Amino acid sequence: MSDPQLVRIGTRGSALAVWQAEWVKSQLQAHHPGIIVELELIKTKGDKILDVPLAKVGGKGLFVKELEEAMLDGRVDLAVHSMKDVPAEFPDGLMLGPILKREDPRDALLSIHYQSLAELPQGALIGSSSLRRQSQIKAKRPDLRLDWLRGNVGTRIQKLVEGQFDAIILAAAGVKRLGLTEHVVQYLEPEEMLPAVGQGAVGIEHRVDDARIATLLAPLYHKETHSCVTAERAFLAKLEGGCQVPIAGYATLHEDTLTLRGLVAEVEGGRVVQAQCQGPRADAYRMGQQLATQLLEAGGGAILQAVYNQDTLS
Ligand SMILES: NCc1[nH]cc(CCC(=O)O)c1CC(=O)O
Repeated sequence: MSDPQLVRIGTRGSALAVWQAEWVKSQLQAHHPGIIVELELIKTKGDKILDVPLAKVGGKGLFVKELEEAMLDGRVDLAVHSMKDVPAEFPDGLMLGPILKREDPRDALLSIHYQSLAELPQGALIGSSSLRRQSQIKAKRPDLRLDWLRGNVGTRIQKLVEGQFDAIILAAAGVKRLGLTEHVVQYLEPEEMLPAVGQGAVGIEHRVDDARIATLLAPLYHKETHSCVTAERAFLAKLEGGCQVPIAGYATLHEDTLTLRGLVAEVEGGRVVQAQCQGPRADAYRMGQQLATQLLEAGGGAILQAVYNQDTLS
């Protein structure tokens, strides 16, 4: 029926999504000379709704649903995602395959006139697309003003260049992959701005019953990234948060010891609850769940409840 040499990748059409899909394509071809890999561009709801803050659009997986339908229909064989945008659960028939080597997980500050967060004057206007970034900034610098910044990476940088913001915050990974680091003035260390769960990592989703694809993908798997992102995602799943709630989670690995840091932030009040744990890498999943329980009990639960209540009102 289908050509055993052909692999069809479903991807969103944004420059970053296409870069990531091309990256997967080139790795597949390097590991399996002779196969043919095609990219199929698919528009998602998240790509269509560009004028509303994402937190208000709601719904987990805004960027993945149409890609998942294409896989289930057999139009494409796999989808390449930013792990940050991938919900905890997969629909029946689909699964998470390999997670590839992580790019820089940090957030980056971009500005034309200022060199760092500390240098920004009182009242400066910061553009950001996530509650996670906004709340961490507010906790540190309550004097700064924040506004929503949507669109793909290039559009967001354009808004900075046009003078709509004094500074913007973007994931370092996207900016680096696209070679758009010109206006980056500071990479925010995790101590200062804890990254989103999965930030900087690319993962591949495919059909559960597709052994051919699973075999082709196997060499792309990056063990260290996989362990770290597993812990982060277990943490997020237990908190039942999508990427649009003020939750951050970031794991690192030294030898076989995994360190997981997590944070839940208040959107307005500037309160931040954070915790960390350390353990053997084999316990990644359990550590994520434990850290979530710990944070919920330490006040994170009340913060999240307030965020969800507000969501249903607006
Ligand atoms: N939610 C959008 C999104 N999804 C992944 C990235 C960047 C790349 C990554 O984090 O892996 C971005 C843009 C951004 O946050 O600046």
